[in-house]
Amino acid sequence: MNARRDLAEAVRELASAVAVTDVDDPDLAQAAASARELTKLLRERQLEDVPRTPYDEAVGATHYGWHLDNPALPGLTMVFEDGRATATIPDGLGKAYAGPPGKLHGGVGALLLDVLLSSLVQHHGVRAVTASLTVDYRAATRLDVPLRITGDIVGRSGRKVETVGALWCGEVATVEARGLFVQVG
Ligand SMILES: CCCCCCCCCCCC(=O)SCCNC(=O)CCNC(=O)[C@H](O)C(C)(C)COP(=O)(O)OP(=O)(O)OC[C@H]1O[C@@H](n2cnc3c(N)ncnc32)[C@H](O)[C@@H]1OP(=O)(O)O
Repeated sequence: MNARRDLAEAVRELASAVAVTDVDDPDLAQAAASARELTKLLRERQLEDVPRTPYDEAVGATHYGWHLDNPALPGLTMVFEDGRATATIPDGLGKAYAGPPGKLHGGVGALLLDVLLSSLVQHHGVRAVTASLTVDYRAATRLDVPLRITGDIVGRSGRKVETVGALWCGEVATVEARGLFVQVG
């Protein structure tokens, strides 16, 4: 794992610990001061944008991992095979991503599906943005259990690409989505 990716994972671990910590105020204050020190260090040199996979490299790529470098996104690795996309989150998502107690926030499920489906469209060589994402929550998604996300392209017409996807908890599709992407540029 490279240094940037390792740092992103460490920050996710930190966020997950912060979300449910119950240490005393002096320890919270010390942690906040330490976090601000780190922020100061990292701001010494900043990029114009997140370092994403260049568009030309993403087209036809079998793996797609730049999201792992951004700690604001859940860490998921995408694999493209036979035109479809699959992503896994082997340890699942923890309490920092909770909506209802003990269950995944619905917006996070929608985020995961939008990330996967937009990347799938890019993998197929179409520069596109999400025009519409329709999400159906079929069952609550548990925390801290392995998750899988799948996506397929089901139609193309002019600039429009239609996709479907699902978030899987075991054999149960807990969230289903239809995404319409419109080609730009
Ligand atoms: C170089 C960069 C690379 C970028 C590549 C990398 C991108 C990564 C993207 C990650 C995913 C995101 O987060 S994307 C960010 C979130 N999305 C956005 O910010 C998009 C904001 N919306 C827009 O910019 C615009 O509304 C567009 C581009 C979606 C459409 O505008 P437009 O270009 O003027 O096209 P328009 O004529 O309106 O629509 C074209 C066709 O799509 C249909 N259509 C449009 N919107 C909808 C809709 N919501 N629901 C149903 N159908 C729709 C129209 O009816 C029409 O069908 P017909 O008459 O032809 O049949």
